[in-house]
Amino acid sequence: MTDFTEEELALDPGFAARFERDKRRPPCQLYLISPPLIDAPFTDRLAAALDGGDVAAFQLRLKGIDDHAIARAAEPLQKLCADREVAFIVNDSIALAKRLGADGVHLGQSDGDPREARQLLGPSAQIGVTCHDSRHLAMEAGEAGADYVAFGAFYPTTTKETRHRAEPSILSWWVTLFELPCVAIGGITAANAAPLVAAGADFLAVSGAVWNHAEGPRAGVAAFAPALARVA
Ligand SMILES: Cc1ncc(COP(=O)(O)OP(=O)(O)O)c(N)n1
Ligand SMILES: Cc1nc(C(=O)O)sc1CCOP(=O)(O)O
Ligand SMILES: [Mg+2]
Repeated sequence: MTDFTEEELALDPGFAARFERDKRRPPCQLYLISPPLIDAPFTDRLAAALDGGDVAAFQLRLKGIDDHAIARAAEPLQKLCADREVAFIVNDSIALAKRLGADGVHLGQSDGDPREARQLLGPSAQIGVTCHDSRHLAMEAGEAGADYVAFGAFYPTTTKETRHRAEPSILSWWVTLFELPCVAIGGITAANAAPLVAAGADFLAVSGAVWNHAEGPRAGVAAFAPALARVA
Protein backbone atom coordinates (compact mmCIF):
# COMPACT_ATOMS: atom_id res chain seq x y z
CA MET A 1 0.00 0.00 0.00
CA THR A 2 1.38 3.43 -0.92
CA ASP A 3 1.81 5.86 1.98
CA PHE A 4 -0.39 8.94 1.90
CA THR A 5 -0.02 11.99 4.09
CA GLU A 6 -2.57 12.54 6.86
CA GLU A 7 -3.64 15.72 5.05
CA GLU A 8 -4.40 13.80 1.86
CA LEU A 9 -6.43 11.19 3.71
CA ALA A 10 -8.28 13.78 5.79
CA LEU A 11 -9.27 15.64 2.63
CA ASP A 12 -10.57 12.48 0.95
CA PRO A 13 -10.70 9.32 3.11
CA GLY A 14 -11.56 7.09 0.12
CA PHE A 15 -8.56 8.22 -1.91
CA ALA A 16 -6.10 5.50 -0.82
CA ALA A 17 -8.59 2.69 -1.45
CA ARG A 18 -9.48 4.03 -4.91
CA PHE A 19 -5.81 4.52 -5.74
CA GLU A 20 -5.04 0.86 -4.91
CA ARG A 21 -8.14 -0.39 -6.77
CA ASP A 22 -7.34 1.59 -9.91
CA LYS A 23 -3.78 0.26 -9.96
CA ARG A 24 -5.23 -3.26 -10.14
CA ARG A 25 -7.85 -2.62 -12.83
CA PRO A 26 -7.33 -1.49 -16.43
CA PRO A 27 -8.93 1.82 -17.44
CA CYS A 28 -12.67 1.90 -18.08
CA GLN A 29 -13.58 1.13 -21.71
CA LEU A 30 -16.58 1.54 -24.00
CA TYR A 31 -18.84 -1.41 -24.81
CA LEU A 32 -21.00 -0.38 -27.74
CA ILE A 33 -24.53 -1.79 -28.06
CA SER A 34 -26.25 -1.73 -31.46
CA PRO A 35 -29.59 0.01 -31.94
CA PRO A 36 -32.48 -2.48 -31.67
CA LEU A 37 -33.15 -2.15 -35.42
CA ILE A 38 -30.58 -1.47 -38.14
CA ASP A 39 -30.52 -1.03 -41.91
CA ALA A 40 -27.87 -1.67 -44.57
CA PRO A 41 -25.85 1.56 -44.10
CA PHE A 42 -25.38 0.61 -40.46
CA THR A 43 -21.99 -0.95 -41.29
CA ASP A 44 -20.77 2.54 -42.24
CA ARG A 45 -22.18 3.95 -39.03
CA LEU A 46 -20.41 1.28 -37.00
CA ALA A 47 -17.16 2.02 -38.84
CA ALA A 48 -17.59 5.71 -38.03
CA ALA A 49 -18.25 4.91 -34.36
CA LEU A 50 -15.11 2.77 -34.18
CA ASP A 51 -13.14 5.63 -35.76
CA GLY A 52 -14.19 7.82 -32.84
CA GLY A 53 -11.99 6.18 -30.23
CA ASP A 54 -11.23 2.96 -28.38
CA VAL A 55 -14.16 0.54 -28.24
CA ALA A 56 -13.53 -2.76 -26.47
CA ALA A 57 -16.63 -4.63 -27.63
CA PHE A 58 -19.66 -4.36 -29.86
CA GLN A 59 -22.88 -6.15 -28.99
CA LEU A 60 -25.32 -7.02 -31.75
CA ARG A 61 -28.66 -6.48 -30.01
CA LEU A 62 -31.41 -6.69 -32.60
CA LYS A 63 -34.93 -7.09 -31.38
CA GLY A 64 -38.05 -8.38 -33.13
CA ILE A 65 -36.35 -10.24 -36.00
CA ASP A 66 -35.48 -13.92 -36.32
CA ASP A 67 -32.05 -15.48 -36.03
CA HIS A 68 -31.66 -15.90 -39.84
CA ALA A 69 -32.16 -12.17 -40.37
CA ILE A 70 -29.79 -11.38 -37.49
CA ALA A 71 -27.19 -13.73 -39.00
CA ARG A 72 -27.42 -11.92 -42.35
CA ALA A 73 -27.08 -8.53 -40.68
CA ALA A 74 -24.20 -9.79 -38.56
CA GLU A 75 -21.82 -10.77 -41.35
CA PRO A 76 -20.35 -7.37 -42.37
CA LEU A 77 -20.49 -6.10 -38.80
CA GLN A 78 -18.60 -9.10 -37.45
CA LYS A 79 -15.95 -8.70 -40.14
CA LEU A 80 -15.55 -5.02 -39.34
CA CYS A 81 -15.16 -5.81 -35.64
CA ALA A 82 -12.57 -8.50 -36.40
CA ASP A 83 -10.60 -6.06 -38.59
CA ARG A 84 -10.62 -3.49 -35.76
CA GLU A 85 -9.93 -6.03 -32.97
CA VAL A 86 -13.23 -5.22 -31.31
CA ALA A 87 -14.92 -8.17 -29.57
CA PHE A 88 -18.15 -9.13 -31.33
CA ILE A 89 -20.80 -10.15 -28.81
CA VAL A 90 -24.22 -11.57 -29.67
CA ASN A 91 -27.15 -10.67 -27.46
CA ASP A 92 -29.69 -13.18 -26.10
CA SER A 93 -28.86 -16.37 -28.00
CA ILE A 94 -26.17 -18.91 -27.18
CA ALA A 95 -27.08 -20.87 -30.33
CA LEU A 96 -26.71 -17.82 -32.57
CA ALA A 97 -23.38 -16.90 -30.96
CA LYS A 98 -22.18 -20.44 -31.73
CA ARG A 99 -23.52 -20.36 -35.31
CA LEU A 100 -21.76 -17.04 -36.00
CA GLY A 101 -18.53 -17.94 -34.22
CA ALA A 102 -18.96 -14.77 -32.16
CA ASP A 103 -16.47 -13.74 -29.50
CA GLY A 104 -19.15 -14.04 -26.89
CA VAL A 105 -22.75 -13.84 -25.81
CA HIS A 106 -24.68 -11.57 -23.47
CA LEU A 107 -27.35 -13.34 -21.43
CA GLY A 108 -30.25 -11.75 -19.60
CA GLN A 109 -31.74 -13.56 -16.63
CA SER A 110 -34.08 -15.52 -18.90
CA ASP A 111 -31.78 -15.93 -21.91
CA GLY A 112 -30.02 -19.11 -20.80
CA ASP A 113 -27.50 -20.51 -18.38
CA PRO A 114 -23.89 -19.23 -18.45
CA ARG A 115 -22.72 -22.82 -17.78
CA GLU A 116 -24.52 -24.03 -20.88
CA ALA A 117 -23.00 -21.11 -22.84
CA ARG A 118 -19.53 -22.07 -21.62
CA GLN A 119 -20.04 -25.68 -22.65
CA LEU A 120 -21.20 -24.76 -26.13
CA LEU A 121 -18.93 -21.75 -26.82
CA GLY A 122 -15.75 -22.91 -25.12
CA PRO A 123 -13.23 -21.47 -22.69
CA SER A 124 -12.28 -18.37 -24.69
CA ALA A 125 -15.84 -17.08 -25.21
CA GLN A 126 -16.78 -13.90 -23.38
CA ILE A 127 -19.98 -14.58 -21.46
CA GLY A 128 -21.82 -11.66 -19.88
CA VAL A 129 -24.81 -11.75 -17.59
CA THR A 130 -27.41 -9.08 -16.74
CA CYS A 131 -27.61 -8.65 -12.97
CA HIS A 132 -29.89 -5.58 -12.75
CA ASP A 133 -29.28 -4.03 -9.31
CA SER A 134 -28.72 -7.35 -7.54
CA ARG A 135 -25.57 -8.31 -5.67
CA HIS A 136 -26.98 -11.81 -5.33
CA LEU A 137 -27.47 -12.25 -9.09
CA ALA A 138 -23.96 -10.94 -9.71
CA MET A 139 -22.35 -13.40 -7.31
CA GLU A 140 -24.41 -16.21 -8.86
CA ALA A 141 -23.25 -15.17 -12.34
CA GLY A 142 -19.65 -15.13 -11.17
CA GLU A 143 -20.01 -18.60 -9.71
CA ALA A 144 -21.59 -19.81 -12.95
CA GLY A 145 -18.46 -18.75 -14.83
CA ALA A 146 -19.49 -15.42 -16.36
CA ASP A 147 -16.68 -13.22 -17.74
CA TYR A 148 -18.46 -10.04 -16.73
CA VAL A 149 -21.52 -8.95 -14.79
CA ALA A 150 -23.72 -6.09 -15.99
CA PHE A 151 -25.54 -3.73 -13.63
CA GLY A 152 -28.24 -1.26 -14.65
CA ALA A 153 -30.15 0.70 -15.54
CA PHE A 154 -28.20 3.60 -14.03
CA TYR A 155 -30.18 6.34 -15.77
CA PRO A 156 -33.49 6.63 -17.63
CA THR A 157 -33.28 5.27 -21.16
CA THR A 158 -35.51 5.25 -24.21
CA THR A 159 -33.67 2.31 -25.79
CA LYS A 160 -35.44 -0.24 -23.63
CA GLU A 161 -38.16 -0.42 -21.00
CA THR A 162 -36.34 -1.03 -17.75
CA ARG A 163 -37.74 -2.21 -14.42
CA HIS A 164 -34.57 -1.96 -12.32
CA ARG A 165 -32.53 1.04 -11.24
CA ALA A 166 -28.93 0.63 -10.08
CA GLU A 167 -26.80 3.04 -8.05
CA PRO A 168 -23.04 3.60 -8.53
CA SER A 169 -22.45 2.08 -5.07
CA ILE A 170 -23.14 -1.40 -6.49
CA LEU A 171 -20.13 -0.92 -8.78
CA SER A 172 -17.82 0.16 -5.97
CA TRP A 173 -19.04 -2.72 -3.82
CA TRP A 174 -18.37 -5.16 -6.66
CA VAL A 175 -14.87 -3.94 -7.54
CA THR A 176 -13.82 -3.86 -3.90
CA LEU A 177 -14.66 -7.55 -3.50
CA PHE A 178 -14.21 -9.18 -6.91
CA GLU A 179 -11.71 -9.20 -9.77
CA LEU A 180 -14.36 -10.14 -12.36
CA PRO A 181 -15.09 -7.12 -14.61
CA CYS A 182 -18.34 -5.21 -14.22
CA VAL A 183 -20.32 -3.35 -16.88
CA ALA A 184 -22.58 -0.37 -16.26
CA ILE A 185 -25.55 0.09 -18.62
CA GLY A 186 -28.66 2.18 -19.06
CA GLY A 187 -29.01 5.78 -20.23
CA ILE A 188 -25.27 6.46 -20.02
CA THR A 189 -24.03 9.57 -21.79
CA ALA A 190 -20.70 11.38 -21.87
CA ALA A 191 -22.24 13.93 -19.48
CA ASN A 192 -23.43 11.49 -16.80
CA ALA A 193 -20.73 8.78 -17.04
CA ALA A 194 -18.22 10.20 -14.54
CA PRO A 195 -19.79 8.79 -11.32
CA LEU A 196 -19.88 5.30 -12.87
CA VAL A 197 -16.23 5.49 -13.89
CA ALA A 198 -15.26 6.83 -10.46
CA ALA A 199 -17.22 4.02 -8.81
CA GLY A 200 -15.07 1.50 -10.68
CA ALA A 201 -17.03 0.38 -13.76
CA ASP A 202 -14.73 -1.61 -16.03
CA PHE A 203 -16.94 -0.99 -19.06
CA LEU A 204 -19.67 1.47 -19.97
CA ALA A 205 -22.26 -0.17 -22.22
CA VAL A 206 -23.77 2.53 -24.40
CA SER A 207 -26.25 2.66 -27.24
CA GLY A 208 -28.38 5.80 -27.65
CA ALA A 209 -25.68 8.27 -26.68
CA VAL A 210 -23.58 7.09 -29.62
CA TRP A 211 -26.15 6.31 -32.31
CA ASN A 212 -28.31 9.38 -31.58
CA HIS A 213 -25.45 11.84 -31.16
CA ALA A 214 -26.27 15.07 -33.03
CA GLU A 215 -22.91 15.02 -34.84
CA GLY A 216 -22.96 11.31 -35.66
CA PRO A 217 -21.58 8.13 -34.09
CA ARG A 218 -17.93 9.06 -34.47
CA ALA A 219 -18.50 12.16 -32.36
CA GLY A 220 -20.66 10.06 -30.04
CA VAL A 221 -17.75 7.75 -29.21
CA ALA A 222 -15.19 10.57 -29.11
CA ALA A 223 -17.32 12.44 -26.56
CA PHE A 224 -16.73 9.67 -24.00
CA ALA A 225 -12.92 10.00 -23.97
CA PRO A 226 -12.68 12.56 -21.13
CA ALA A 227 -15.19 10.66 -18.96
CA LEU A 228 -13.35 7.36 -19.38
CA ALA A 229 -10.20 8.65 -17.73
CA ARG A 230 -10.65 7.45 -14.16
CA VAL A 231 -10.19 10.31 -11.72
CA ALA A 232 -9.24 9.08 -8.27
C1 LIG B 1 -23.95 -5.32 -21.47
C2 LIG B 1 -25.41 -5.58 -21.36
N1 LIG B 1 -26.01 -5.48 -20.16
C3 LIG B 1 -27.32 -5.71 -20.04
C4 LIG B 1 -28.06 -6.07 -21.14
C5 LIG B 1 -29.53 -6.37 -21.00
O1 LIG B 1 -29.79 -7.75 -21.27
P1 LIG B 1 -31.28 -8.32 -21.04
O2 LIG B 1 -31.64 -8.10 -19.62
O3 LIG B 1 -31.34 -9.70 -21.54
O4 LIG B 1 -32.18 -7.40 -21.95
P2 LIG B 1 -32.11 -7.29 -23.54
O5 LIG B 1 -30.89 -6.52 -23.91
O6 LIG B 1 -32.05 -8.66 -24.13
O7 LIG B 1 -33.35 -6.55 -23.92
C6 LIG B 1 -27.41 -6.15 -22.37
N2 LIG B 1 -28.06 -6.50 -23.51
N3 LIG B 1 -26.09 -5.93 -22.45
C1 LIG C 1 -30.03 -3.01 -23.34
C2 LIG C 1 -30.19 -2.38 -22.03
N1 LIG C 1 -30.19 -3.11 -20.88
C3 LIG C 1 -30.36 -2.36 -19.80
C4 LIG C 1 -30.42 -2.89 -18.43
O1 LIG C 1 -30.69 -2.11 -17.49
O2 LIG C 1 -30.20 -4.09 -18.28
S1 LIG C 1 -30.54 -0.72 -20.15
C5 LIG C 1 -30.36 -1.03 -21.80
C6 LIG C 1 -30.40 0.03 -22.85
C7 LIG C 1 -29.01 0.57 -23.15
O3 LIG C 1 -29.11 1.54 -24.11
P1 LIG C 1 -28.84 3.11 -23.81
O4 LIG C 1 -27.38 3.28 -23.67
O5 LIG C 1 -29.39 3.79 -25.05
O6 LIG C 1 -29.62 3.48 -22.61
MG1 LIG D 1 -31.62 -10.50 -23.35
